[in-house]
Amino acid sequence: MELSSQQLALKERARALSNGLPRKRAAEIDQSREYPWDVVEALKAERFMGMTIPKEYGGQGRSFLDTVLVIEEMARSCTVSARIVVEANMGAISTVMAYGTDAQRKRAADLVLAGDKPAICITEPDAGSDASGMKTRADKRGNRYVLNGKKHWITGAGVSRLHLIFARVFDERGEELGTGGFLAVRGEAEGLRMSKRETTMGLCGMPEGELVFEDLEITPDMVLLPPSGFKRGFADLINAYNSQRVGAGTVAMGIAAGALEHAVEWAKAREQFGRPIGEFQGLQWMLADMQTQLTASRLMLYAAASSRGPGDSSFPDPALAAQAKIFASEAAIKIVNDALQVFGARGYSRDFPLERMARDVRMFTIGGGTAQVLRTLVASKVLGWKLPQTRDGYVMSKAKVDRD
Ligand SMILES: CC(C)(COP(=O)(O)OP(=O)(O)OC[C@H]1O[C@@H](n2cnc3c(N)ncnc32)[C@H](O)[C@@H]1OP(=O)(O)O)[C@@H](O)C(=O)NCCC(=O)NCCSC(=O)CCS(=O)O
Ligand SMILES: Cc1cc2nc3c(=O)[nH]c(=O)nc-3n(C[C@H](O)[C@H](O)[C@H](O)COP(=O)(O)OP(=O)(O)OC[C@H]3O[C@@H](n4cnc5c(N)ncnc54)[C@H](O)[C@@H]3O)c2cc1C
Repeated sequence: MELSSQQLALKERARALSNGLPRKRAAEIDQSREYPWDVVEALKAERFMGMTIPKEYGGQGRSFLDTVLVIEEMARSCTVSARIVVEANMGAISTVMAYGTDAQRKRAADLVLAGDKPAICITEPDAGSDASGMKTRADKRGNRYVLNGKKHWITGAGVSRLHLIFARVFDERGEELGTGGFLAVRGEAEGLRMSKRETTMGLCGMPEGELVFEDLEITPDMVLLPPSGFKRGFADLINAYNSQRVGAGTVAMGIAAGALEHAVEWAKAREQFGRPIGEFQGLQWMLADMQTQLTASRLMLYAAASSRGPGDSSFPDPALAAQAKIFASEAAIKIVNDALQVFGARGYSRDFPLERMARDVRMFTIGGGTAQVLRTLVASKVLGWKLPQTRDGYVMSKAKVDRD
């Protein structure tokens, strides 16, 4: 895919930043497990926070493809920095820009442009892949909603200010209306509490946490009404989430691009048997496979970022987003692992970046919809069938037989 001269310039600017502070700080961020506020300032200064926000709200009205170009460059050096760019341009903020009222857009834009990376709160302890089985409820009381429930593995818990919370909606008689999005700002909303920081394998400077909602009151101005109403609210909200799936796939691809660069450099510099190890065909073919997988991932992600779903969707096509994320996340795990192999024992050392990259890249077949669940979405499209996963399987059927 041809990039315009403006896009090439944007990529160049992102690369220059990525090679500076994020590259210098990546290992420290990993070791300290502290959110990198200095990197946020640098991203803000380059206007990479809130790029997709329309101009009338102070943003640049940039496309998801533009965002992907910046994410890839950041991820080459520092995965946490790249994930900040994802969430400051896709996910929750793009949902508010598409579905929010004028006042909600202004509020969200002001927060992100000031350096906030919003949090998207979908997953619960008993509702991961089965996200529509969530239990968090929003009960209508007069003109307000009262939220009670728990989410976990929320990226940015404790540092994000703006939260987009998915919850089941009930009217005053306790009748279920569907699913809604509810906005809450940490520091202003009483009843929003972080109860635990998750212990994580990688991406250590980005807190993942458990959030508890205890009678969290949402005023009418903070209710994000999905365009088709609460009844089809889940479908609208998860449709908006397709943007972040492309973003997550791009972080994985960017890590792989960075790892391959390190591997190529090392293959030329390291000598064994009196010559650079890059002269051995065993490694040459590995490098060729790594590059091939990387190119395919990049093309799929660019295509998904440029696509639009059915109807007047302003979000990437669900099946293209899913395919790109499946392919890029699985390829990236392999590419990074092979890059680590090229480094020999040094690849396994904490003094070199490959070990950190191998831990960081692992999440992307899990977060944002697992590679298995996304395959079901793709299969549904291929077959032209709905493929409901909530049905009596072997375990439940057997329990029924045993009971009867
Ligand atoms: C969607 C699922 C939760 C499965 O749900 P169900 O089996 O209960 O329902 P479905 O019938 O499949 O879907 C309901 C409804 O939504 C529409 N839908 C589903 N997926 C999409 C999509 N991607 N884009 C657009 N529309 C979608 C579907 O067509 C149905 O509509 P109709 O009723 O037919 O009109 C499950 O498949 C799923 O996606 N699970 C993963 C949950 C997930 O991705 N969580 C992410 C949490 S945030 C995160 O992890 C951040 C990490 S990051 O890296 O930043
Ligand atoms: C680093 C990280 C960041 C995250 N950030 C966020 C965030 O910001 N906000 C948020 O809401 N969530 C977030 N998540 C949660 C993430 O979305 C969930 O972990 C993911 O959706 C899977 O849910 P689960 O972990 O409960 O796994 P489960 O759903 O319990 O799945 C366990 C295993 O079963 C498989 N499986 C489940 N159902 C099926 C099926 N129908 N067919 C085939 N296989 C199936 C899965 O693929 C997986 O291998 C994050 C997760 C991680 C790791």
